[in-house]
Amino acid sequence: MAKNQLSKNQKRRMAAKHQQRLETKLDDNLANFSTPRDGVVVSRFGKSADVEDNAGNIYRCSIRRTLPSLVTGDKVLWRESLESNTNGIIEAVHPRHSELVRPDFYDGVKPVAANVDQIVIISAVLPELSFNIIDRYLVACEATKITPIIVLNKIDLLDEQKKQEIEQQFLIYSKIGYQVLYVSCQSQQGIAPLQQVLDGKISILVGQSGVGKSSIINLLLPHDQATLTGEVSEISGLGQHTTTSTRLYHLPNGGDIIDSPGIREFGLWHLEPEEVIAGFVEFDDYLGGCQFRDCNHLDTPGCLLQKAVSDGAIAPSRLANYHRILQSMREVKGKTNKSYK
Ligand SMILES: Nc1nc2c(ncn2[C@@H]2O[C@H](COP(=O)(O)OP(=O)(O)OP(=O)(O)O)[C@@H](O)[C@H]2O)c(=O)[nH]1
Ligand SMILES: [Zn+2]
Repeated sequence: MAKNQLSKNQKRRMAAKHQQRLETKLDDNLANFSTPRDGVVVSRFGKSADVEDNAGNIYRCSIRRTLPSLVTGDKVLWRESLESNTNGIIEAVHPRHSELVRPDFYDGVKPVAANVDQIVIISAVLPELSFNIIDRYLVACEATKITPIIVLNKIDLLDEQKKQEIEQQFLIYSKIGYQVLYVSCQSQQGIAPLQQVLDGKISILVGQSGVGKSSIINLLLPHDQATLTGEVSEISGLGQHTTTSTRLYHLPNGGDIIDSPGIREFGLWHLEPEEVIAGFVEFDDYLGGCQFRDCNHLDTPGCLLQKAVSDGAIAPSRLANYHRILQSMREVKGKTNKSYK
């Protein structure tokens, strides 16, 4: 065991030394690089990243050892190689205003995208409309403090009566302050208002498999970008496939979409119970007011949340989904039935 550990450390030291040698070489050769300028990481591939400059040119850049967690969306200072006009080196990263993470088996959480302004939660009646899943996404969004936008796709599949019924259900969300949009990739209904919401912002689309994320992205992006993606991932030669890498695309009217297959169905198991309840924004007014401090908001007497449900101030489905999410987290973590505030 100890022997193993030692050899692991040795390996790590050797790798670090190797990187240091490379960087020293780089420093010696800085004459071969331009002065630093601003850029955005549009994609990250292992030890290198694609950086876009202000003119829209893309450079494959190596990354300084001091910047290990660089991700798509990071704003960086980089130098262009004067020997090849498609390469460069990233020198520094600007502070992030937001960070999207996904649970990682080894590190707890791992950043996948930076500087995202809004998370677009896509749902659809086909394969299945689930408000529990929407609530799970909302909890994850609230934990990142990135604004969620709720989108119901495939409204072409609804007749007038069904549409009204569903709009009624979605009122729960507009009442508590979320923006809800109805769209169809098939009929293109609602696509223009969606575009307006995305204009000038950096957005990321999440949702279950089959709800239409790729269809929406394809509708929103100019055609040349979709083809460009294929080319870039092919020439990278790093075994990266477009469907597994996180990539930033430009919208025609300004703003970007980050497509991240790794985050499309992001999980919650890295969150604490306190973060789950904080993800139900309309509960906030009542928290701390229950008769018992350790109220489980389920069957404890004098519960303000349950009272709010019976008074019609909180939707019953939201309190039920809160409990379902906690329950599923307990199952995943194998936790015992401790009381959650
Ligand atoms: N009727 C109808 N079908 C749609 C609409 N949008 C997408 N679809 C269909 O739904 C299916 C799934 O769409 P995708 O865009 O691949 O869904 P996705 O969310 O990207 O799925 P994953 O890649 O598995 O995550 C495809 O057969 C689409 O043609 C829509 O507005 N109306
Ligand atoms: Zn309570």
